[in-house]
Amino acid sequence: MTDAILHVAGLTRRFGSVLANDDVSLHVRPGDVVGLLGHNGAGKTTLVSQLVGLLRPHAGTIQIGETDAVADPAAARRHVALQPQAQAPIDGLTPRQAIELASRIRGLTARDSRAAATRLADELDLGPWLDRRALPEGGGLSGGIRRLTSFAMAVAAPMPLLVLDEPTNDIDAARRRLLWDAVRRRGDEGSGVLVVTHNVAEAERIVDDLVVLHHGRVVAAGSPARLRGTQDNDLRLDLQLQPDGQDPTAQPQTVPVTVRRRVRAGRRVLLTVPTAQAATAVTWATTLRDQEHIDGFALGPVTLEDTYLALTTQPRDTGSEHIQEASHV
Ligand SMILES: Nc1ncnc2c1ncn2[C@@H]1O[C@H](COP(=O)(O)OP(=O)(O)OP(=O)(O)O)[C@@H](O)[C@H]1O
Repeated sequence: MTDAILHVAGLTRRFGSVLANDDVSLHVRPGDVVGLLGHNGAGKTTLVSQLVGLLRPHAGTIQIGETDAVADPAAARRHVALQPQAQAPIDGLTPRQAIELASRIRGLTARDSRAAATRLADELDLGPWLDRRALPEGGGLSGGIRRLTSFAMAVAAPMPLLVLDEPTNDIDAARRRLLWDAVRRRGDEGSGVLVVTHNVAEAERIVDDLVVLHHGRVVAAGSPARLRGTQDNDLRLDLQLQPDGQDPTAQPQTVPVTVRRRVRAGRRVLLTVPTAQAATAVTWATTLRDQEHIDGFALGPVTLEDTYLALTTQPRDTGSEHIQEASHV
C-alpha cells in the first residue's frame, strides 16, 4: 500500500494477559476519512498510542508516509496531528490562545496563527467562548467547548495525517454536526484522517471507510455501504421493549415476517426484514404495541448501526444477543 499516508500491518500489543491489539492491519490514504469503531476496551486508544509513539508494539509495523514510526517515532510525529481522548490541558488559556499556541508549535507565523484561530472559531461556532478563560477543575469552559478547542488545536495547521480519538464526546448535537463537517473537510483538503468514535450513525455520514475492532481484532473493514452488507431492499424494524417486558421475538415461530438478522441490545430488538413484508411487519408491530407487549416501534432503512451491533454484540454479553441467520416462520 505505497500510496497510503498510514499503513499498519500485523500490529500486536499486550498488557499482561490482555491482547489489546491482535494482528491489526489498516491503512489510510491521503484524502480519506477512516472511522475506527469498537466497544469500550476494544483496543482503539492502544492503537492510537502506538501510532504516535506513546506505546511500543510487541509485533507489527507502522509506516507514516515514508517513515517507519516504530523505529523513528519522533520523525513520524512530524507528519501527524493528534487529538487525544483526554481533554487538552488548557487551564489558564482562552480557546483563542490555545489554538494560536498549537499553530505556532506547528510552525505557523503569528499572523497565520491568529487567522487560523478566527477561521476555526467560525467553522465550529466557538465565537462566544473564544476569549473566555479555562479555569482549573473544569471551570470557565464546558467539556464540549474544551473538546472543540482540542479539535481546533489538532487541525490548526494542515498535516498529512490527522488522528482524532473520540472528538465528539461531550459536544451538543448542533456543534457535533459542525465538527463532523470539519473532519470531512480536512479529508477533502488532502489529509488522511483516522477518527476513533462510538458514534456509528454520525460517522457513517462522512467517512470513506470503517474499521471495526472487537476484542483487539479487526472484525470488519470497508466502506459503509459494503459493511452494511444487506440487500438494498431490506428494512430495519426497531422494537422498543417494555421495562421488564417479554421479548416478543424470542420465539421465532411467532414472528410473522422473514428475519434476515436479529440483534438484541438492551431494551431494543433490531430486525432486518424484506421491504416486501413491510405491511405485515407494521401490522404485527402495531398489534404488539396496542396490546402493550412493546412500548413502540420504528420501521426504516437498514443502517450501519445494525451491522455494527451484529458484529460487536455477543450472546455472552449481558442482555444482548444476535442471530445472523435468516429465520422464517
Ligand atoms: N496501560 C494499560 N495497562 C493495562 N491494560 C491496559 C492499558 N491500556 C489499555 N489496557 C487494556 O487494553 C484493552 C484495550 O484498551 P483501550 O483503551 O485501547 O480500548 P478502547 O477501545 O480505546 O476503549 P474505550 O472506548 O473505552 O476508550 C482493555 O482491556 C484495557 O483494559
